[in-house]
Amino acid sequence: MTQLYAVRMDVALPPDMDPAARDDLLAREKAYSQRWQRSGHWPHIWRCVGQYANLSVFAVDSNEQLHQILWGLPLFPYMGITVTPLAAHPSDIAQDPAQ
Ligand SMILES: O=C(O)CC1=CCC(=O)O1
Repeated sequence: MTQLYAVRMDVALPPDMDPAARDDLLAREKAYSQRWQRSGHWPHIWRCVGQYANLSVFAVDSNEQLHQILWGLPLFPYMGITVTPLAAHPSDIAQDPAQ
């Protein structure tokens, strides 16, 4: 069964990182992220306004799959990651047959 997670990623790159290494890292991050988005396992990614952070939604089969996706992020060593498992809300009209 698919499980949904909200994941917040806060990026902190070293200010003295070599610009070419930084560009390469960010290009690899984008390609990796877009591969998972195309697979359907990373259906949302939003920028947190005014912050070098994103809020994403993952749709995965297990904790282990989410862990592997996050662990494989090229930016993983430079991010703080907060994972929140999601459950259906009883007031969600999309889940309420009376609406
Ligand atoms: O929020 C960011 O810029 C970090 C990131 C995660 C996936 C991606 O493409 O960028």
